[in-house]
Amino acid sequence: MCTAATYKTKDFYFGRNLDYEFSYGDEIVIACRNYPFTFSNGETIQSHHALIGMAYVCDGYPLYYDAINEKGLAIAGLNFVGNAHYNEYKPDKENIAQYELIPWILSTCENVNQAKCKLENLNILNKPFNENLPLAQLHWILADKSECITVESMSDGLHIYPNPAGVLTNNPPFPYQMFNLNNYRNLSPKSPVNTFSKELNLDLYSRGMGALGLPGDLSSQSRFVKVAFTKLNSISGDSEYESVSQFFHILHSVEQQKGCCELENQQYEITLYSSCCNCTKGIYYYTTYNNHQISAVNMHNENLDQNKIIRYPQIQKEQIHYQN
Ligand SMILES: C[C@H](CCC(=O)NCCS(=O)(=O)O)[C@H]1CC[C@H]2[C@@H]3[C@H](O)C[C@@H]4C[C@H](O)CC[C@]4(C)[C@H]3C[C@H](O)[C@]12C
Repeated sequence: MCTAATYKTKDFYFGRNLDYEFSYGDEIVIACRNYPFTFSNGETIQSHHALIGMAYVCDGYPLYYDAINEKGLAIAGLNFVGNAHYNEYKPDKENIAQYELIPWILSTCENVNQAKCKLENLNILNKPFNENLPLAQLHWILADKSECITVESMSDGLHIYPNPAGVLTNNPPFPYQMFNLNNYRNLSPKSPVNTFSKELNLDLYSRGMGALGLPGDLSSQSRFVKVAFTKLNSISGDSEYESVSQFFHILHSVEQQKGCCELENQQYEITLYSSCCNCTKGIYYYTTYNNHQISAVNMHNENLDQNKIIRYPQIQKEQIHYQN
């Protein structure tokens, strides 16, 4: 399971929880402006916007999971197993492999509006990166400071939905996730009044009763509701510390603890990392399952006018600040 969200204070923030049972060896990777990207449609982009994101670098190529570019556009891919459908080559379309989608959009688009134009003619190919890697079945959330969309390639075609909640998890398809929010329209951060019956003097015996009924389990539909409620009611000051801190609180409200989501062979899905990108400033903040201290890579602290990728291994060990 995975969860992604957008957030706005003075700057625009975007990030995700990556929930899975193992890591491919995820690293924070900057693709500098002159790192050449070649695509399945035959295009090579020699010079482009710089990118920063989490990726598995395979044969020197950054396979991005989520990333932002220097213009403030952000994308994350989340599992969409059983619903994602990719296609054979279509001569009248822009044929792009699933693993190329993030660089294909971020290298040239400045905002969601430009991305939507580019997506109009897209055909996502059912082409794996190599024979050792599975074809990831994903859907995507794309966002800038003023707009957010969800992209789902299914057997009935490519869908591009406005995403007014600014969140995404996994199955079911996005329209069902949004419809399901109707069932929770009575939830509130405020204390509820007694509308049950005038004849009973029901007590407000606890704080937080306005959100009674908010799901707390780890299923993707429940996480969608929980993270949407948390994000949309979150309050934060404008400073960088307050914004980043609040953003991680939002994501950590739906994190997965080892032992609570059992898979086969005694494996457990956990939140391998949580990310928070300041899309305005090009900074990638993250925490990992075993390291709660926030680490950060600022793309603008590098010379971006190079033709290479720059890699930062995740800092995985818990950093404890002993006070005595
Ligand atoms: C597993 C990740 C998604 C996490 C997620 O949504 N979990 C939910 C599980 S479930 O629905 O609830 O079962 C996805 C997100 C991005 C994916 C990676 C990226 O797409 C890049 C390449 C793509 C290759 O096809 C496969 C390896 C890979 C390196 C992918 C491995 C894996 O599928 C990743 C890491």
